[in-house]
Amino acid sequence: MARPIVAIVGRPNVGKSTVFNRIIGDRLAIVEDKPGITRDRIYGVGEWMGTSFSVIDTGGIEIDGQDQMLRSIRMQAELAIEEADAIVFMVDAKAGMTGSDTEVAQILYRAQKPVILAVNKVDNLKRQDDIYEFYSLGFGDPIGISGAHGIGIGDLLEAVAQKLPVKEDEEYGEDTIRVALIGRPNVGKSSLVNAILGEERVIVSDQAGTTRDAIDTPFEKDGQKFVLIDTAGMRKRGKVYETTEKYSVMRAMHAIERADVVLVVINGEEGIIEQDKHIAGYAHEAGKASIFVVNKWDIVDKDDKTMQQFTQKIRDHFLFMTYAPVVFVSAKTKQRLHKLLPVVVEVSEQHAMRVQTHLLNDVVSDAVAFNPPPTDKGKRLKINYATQVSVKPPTILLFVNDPELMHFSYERYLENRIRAAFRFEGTPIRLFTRKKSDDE
Ligand SMILES: Nc1nc2c(ncn2[C@@H]2O[C@H](COP(=O)(O)OP(=O)(O)OP(=O)(O)O)[C@@H](O)[C@H]2O)c(=O)[nH]1
Ligand SMILES: Nc1nc2c(ncn2[C@@H]2O[C@H](COP(=O)(O)OP(=O)(O)OP(=O)(O)O)[C@@H](O)[C@H]2O)c(=O)[nH]1
Repeated sequence: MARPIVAIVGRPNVGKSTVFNRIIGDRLAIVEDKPGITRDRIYGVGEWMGTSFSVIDTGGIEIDGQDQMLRSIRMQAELAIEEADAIVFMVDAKAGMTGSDTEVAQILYRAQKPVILAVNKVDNLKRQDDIYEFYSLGFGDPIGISGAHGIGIGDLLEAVAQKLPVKEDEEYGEDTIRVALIGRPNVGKSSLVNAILGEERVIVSDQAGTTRDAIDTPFEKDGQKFVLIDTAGMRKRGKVYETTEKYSVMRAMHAIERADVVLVVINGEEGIIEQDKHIAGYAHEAGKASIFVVNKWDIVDKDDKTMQQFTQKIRDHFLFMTYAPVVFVSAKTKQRLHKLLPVVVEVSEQHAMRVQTHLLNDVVSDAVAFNPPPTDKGKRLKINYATQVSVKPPTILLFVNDPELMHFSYERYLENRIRAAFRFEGTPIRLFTRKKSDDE
């Protein structure tokens, strides 16, 4: 199911990053345990009473030139309107209402999306009165919060969760594989789309699917239905903010949420940079199947080891995604391109794969027998039972004596053993532990 996207918008210095960090707070700690995902986050997952959503702090998108600040704010607001499902509009109780706030409000009036007005820096009760002047912005009851002190964050999340639209069901059936191409500007995403659609035996459907303003491209090859998600977004060009990282990530988030399989496109000529990691990290966290597609392979100087070396480089950079296969292609010459769709089909099957409970339990017991969990303060983890509770991504629940005793490294070990037995190629696996109650 597609996770809704919430954007935080507001002029500089109102405390967007502070509040963003609060919202994704404890989740951050879990993710940061994993090597390879950087500290400098631009999105995170927030949760309120079982509703989870992706949050992006639009702050820091900056452009040069005259009226730089104003233009940057405008751009952030427009980006949020285009890409988010709900918008948190943040203002500053200490500074009071400013012209820039009104400016942002003007843009947000046009949004056909819920806007939640958060008044930050309400650090104490005395400040509570300062929120009233913001009623005049016309977004209903302002919510007083303090990012610095962690006050009112629950109220804010509740308001967000309440106003989030229920995501409509996708219009494609289970027999259609939904594919998103993501990657930095200029890696060749549009060229790849055209190259895939131009391949032999590919039949492009006349009727493009439409979900909101996204244009998808459905097609069939050898009897298998596919749809390339949000290919229209790639054609929107020429805007100043195209090149900023937050913009590309935010565009990608949407497509990723709707996809089954994500093609993480990398420029074979330039290699891997930090930005590639942010985008791939999002696909991983969203629980999607992924494939690294190294494009522009035609212009890479290569010998018989180049492919292996590049694969190793990908493994080193994306430590958290060792499951994702690597495919080398050229959109320009169509070299090796025919190898891509079969891999898409393969990982999509693995993403949806369900393993039988008794087989899973055999694998887990063998893993435990071979390498028993370490003891922690005299107590040892005991795994009673394992079962796969869902697919896309495969999610496995382990009933244990005490979930606190499950450590990251042991979880990794179990994951590796499960993969060795069942493969789950191209897909993340989620392992959850639950305390086995006495009557179970
Ligand atoms: N008193 C008070 N200060 C806060 C609060 N939240 C943030 N601040 C301070 O406000 C300043 C700006 O905070 P940031 O989170 O960087 O603001 P921002 O909106 O992300 O700024 P940009 O990245 O420039 O858009 C920092 O000095 C914070 O310490 C709060 O709740 N109360
Ligand atoms: N040599 C070579 N050039 C390529 C290949 N694929 C794309 N290009 C070139 O790379 C440039 C960028 O390609 P696009 O397909 O526009 O890249 P994009 O990722 O869609 O770019 P944005 O829309 O900016 O995100 C163009 O000049 C393409 O002709 C390839 O396989 N080999």
